[in-house]
Amino acid sequence: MAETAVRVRGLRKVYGDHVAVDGLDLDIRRGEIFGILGPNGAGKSTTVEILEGHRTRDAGEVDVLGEDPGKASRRWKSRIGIVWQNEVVIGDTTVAETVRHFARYFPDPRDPEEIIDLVGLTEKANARVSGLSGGQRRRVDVAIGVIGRPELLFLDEPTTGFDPAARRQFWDLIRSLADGGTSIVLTSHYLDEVEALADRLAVVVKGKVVAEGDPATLGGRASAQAQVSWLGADGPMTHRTDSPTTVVAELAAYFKGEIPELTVTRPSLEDIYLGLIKEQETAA
Ligand SMILES: Nc1ncnc2c1ncn2[C@@H]1O[C@H](COP(=O)(O)OP(=O)(O)OP(=O)(O)O)[C@@H](O)[C@H]1O
Repeated sequence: MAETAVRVRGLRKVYGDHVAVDGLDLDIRRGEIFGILGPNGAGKSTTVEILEGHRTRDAGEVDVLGEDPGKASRRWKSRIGIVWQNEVVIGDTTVAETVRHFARYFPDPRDPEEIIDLVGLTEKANARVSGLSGGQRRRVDVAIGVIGRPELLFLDEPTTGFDPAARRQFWDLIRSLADGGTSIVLTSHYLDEVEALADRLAVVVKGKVVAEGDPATLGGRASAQAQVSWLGADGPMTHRTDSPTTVVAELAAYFKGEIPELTVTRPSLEDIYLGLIKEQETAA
């Protein structure tokens, strides 16, 4: 089996005179969770829809699970799972009926009851979808996305409307799918979600990848200066340093023990991300 789930080179998509995707390259490995971040209008959905085979491209090479999504076979489509940004589930059927219905589209579906349990809807299995809360409906979408045992799953803003506990539960579900070998492409505006889930991520700005890497080291994050803060005699103090351990040791000696209100932080993924976006805007 090839190591690569998705390979994109020089992807381009133009709407009228607006270049939405402008020479984008992407490599997503099998079995990894790959995050795509970017501001509104950056071209993320357009790119993902091209990868899913739902949108044509104007130029570039695209290989998804060994096929060109623009010419993909029915068999290929059954190997892909999609959780859409806007929920697709409507109508007056129950959760169980809905999931069973979608299972019929696939050659080797998972057990609908097992999937309903996996997304935490067992108690609602016989409830009508129309009567579910927003977060519960989203879980039905996820159930539909994974019922066909996809090798590659696209998740577009999957936890919008979830309460914090449901989000954590959903993250566990995504991790368990990835552990089982499913490759996952996650588009989200929640940086904590991408940080918690993604093995690697790409930041897309104006139709191009401007940074790529793992969440812990993206944009020099791991080697960025740490910020040591504490409460000094004259009020809150902050010191930026390459050697926080030394600073903390010196402070501990000075205070002869506990350092009041001590924190040591590195830039968050959000700090790095916002810095990248600003850099691109300034460069424009
Ligand atoms: N069908 C369309 N016709 C014309 N322009 C479009 C169409 N779809 C998207 N666009 C434009 O292409 C650009 C990229 O849109 P896209 O939806 O891919 O961005 P996005 O990064 O997914 O944004 P968001 O985070 O808001 O979902 C935007 O400027 C958008 O207005």
